[in-house]
Amino acid sequence: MSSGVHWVVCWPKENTSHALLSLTTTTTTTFLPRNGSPFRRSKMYSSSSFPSSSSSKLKLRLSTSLSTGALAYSGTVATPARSSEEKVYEVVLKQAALVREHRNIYDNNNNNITQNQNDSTALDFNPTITDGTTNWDLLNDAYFRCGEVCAEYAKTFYLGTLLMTPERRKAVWAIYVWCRRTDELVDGPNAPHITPKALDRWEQRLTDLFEGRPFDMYDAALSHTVSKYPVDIQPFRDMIEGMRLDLRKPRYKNFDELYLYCYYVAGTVGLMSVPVMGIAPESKASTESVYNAALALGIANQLTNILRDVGEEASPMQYKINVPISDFSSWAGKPLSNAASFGAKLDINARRGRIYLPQDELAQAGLSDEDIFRGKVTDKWRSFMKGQIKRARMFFDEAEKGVAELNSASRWPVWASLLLYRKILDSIEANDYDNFTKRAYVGKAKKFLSLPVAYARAVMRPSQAA
Ligand SMILES: CC(C)=CCC/C(C)=C/CC/C(C)=C/CC/C(C)=C/COP(=O)(O)OP(=O)(O)O
Repeated sequence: MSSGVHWVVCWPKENTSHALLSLTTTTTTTFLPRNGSPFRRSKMYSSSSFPSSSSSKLKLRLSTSLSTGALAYSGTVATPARSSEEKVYEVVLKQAALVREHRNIYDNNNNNITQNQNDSTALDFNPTITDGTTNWDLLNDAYFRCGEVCAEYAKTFYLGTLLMTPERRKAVWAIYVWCRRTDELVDGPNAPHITPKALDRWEQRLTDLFEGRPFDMYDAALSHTVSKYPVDIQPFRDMIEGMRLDLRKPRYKNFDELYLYCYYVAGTVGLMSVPVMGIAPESKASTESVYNAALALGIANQLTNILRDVGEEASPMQYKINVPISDFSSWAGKPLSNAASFGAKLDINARRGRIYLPQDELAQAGLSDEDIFRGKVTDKWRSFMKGQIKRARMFFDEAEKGVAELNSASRWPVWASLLLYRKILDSIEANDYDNFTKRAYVGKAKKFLSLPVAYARAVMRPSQAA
């Protein structure tokens, strides 16, 4: 990693005398519980069907064993001491509590918070200039660059962000860029050189930016975002943990292990996004149920990704990446001059040989790693894939329940991306489950057609029942 000078930025959380940017919010610090109760029960998960205990029906349902149709954690199967779902659910509760506190501030101190019915998340943000110069330009430039990267790497996603309010859009870009850079560490051209130590350094940088000491302009944008929205560091740390896992773990014994991996690399994105996307002020759903839906969307997307890329991940093959050829530091350490720098395409010989599918389920289906390396679509494979697709769809179903609870301006892009990603599963089916030699994708026409469908769903109001 390159050595360099940190951007010295002072956010409300941090106070340094040599601040380049000094910003304050008008937030008060009183945290009052809503209705004196730690959780509001949602319509989606009533207290009887969604106990706070980690062995909820929701979890049991999502853990449905594919081969037998029986629940994975039924009485006849030994229950692991603490399943991945339980561990992840603790994070969900923690994140939900943070946002709930934030909503309470909004509710209880609305004299000090932006009076914007469409925005129950963002705090009013009035910069106090302490060094005699405005630093908005620098910050705006940082956000603008994040937007460029986003547009370059994830065009559809970028278009979706244009439907959001300008403030939220910028925050989403900043989060996206950090996730992308993190992913590049283990998936980019420098992946062979990335050691656990490098990931430790990346995590230190993360801590620094959360404490108002960003290293470069992309970090500065995120540093600003996390000072403005109730975004917690934990999902970011967990994503880095996912990269550590990717470095050392080529196989997943069972779905429990895979679930944890999916949480690390994608469920975390859902948790990072909710505070920025915002929960509709009129929503009566519990904050944790919205977080659960966001987590489910990340998991669903990742499972879909895994199913789409089975052949690609398993075989050592040529694949295209969109990163600069220069060393890691030029991407993860320093700002690049323009978005074109990210567009350089190169083919490299990937070291892959990865199989993310649960080994026990493969064995139950009479399949082995060799079958995957051989890449032949057999009836056994089709039947195995049907089960995997079914599970991914269950996570999409779970996610769908939460979208209506999001802030109105965020619903359309989330619906659009959900519907589009979900269609990849249809495409795998249309390819007769050949995900060894064919890449499932959603064509432009279908993409275009899903936009009005997404819009129609987005205008649905959040749940009103208490
Ligand atoms: C549902 C509710 C309440 C909120 C939405 C919360 C959000 C935005 C969740 C989305 C989480 C997400 C986008 C996770 C990333 C998942 C993923 C597998 C992305 C794939 O990234 P690439 O590898 O770039 O994909 P492609 O290869 O398809 O381009």
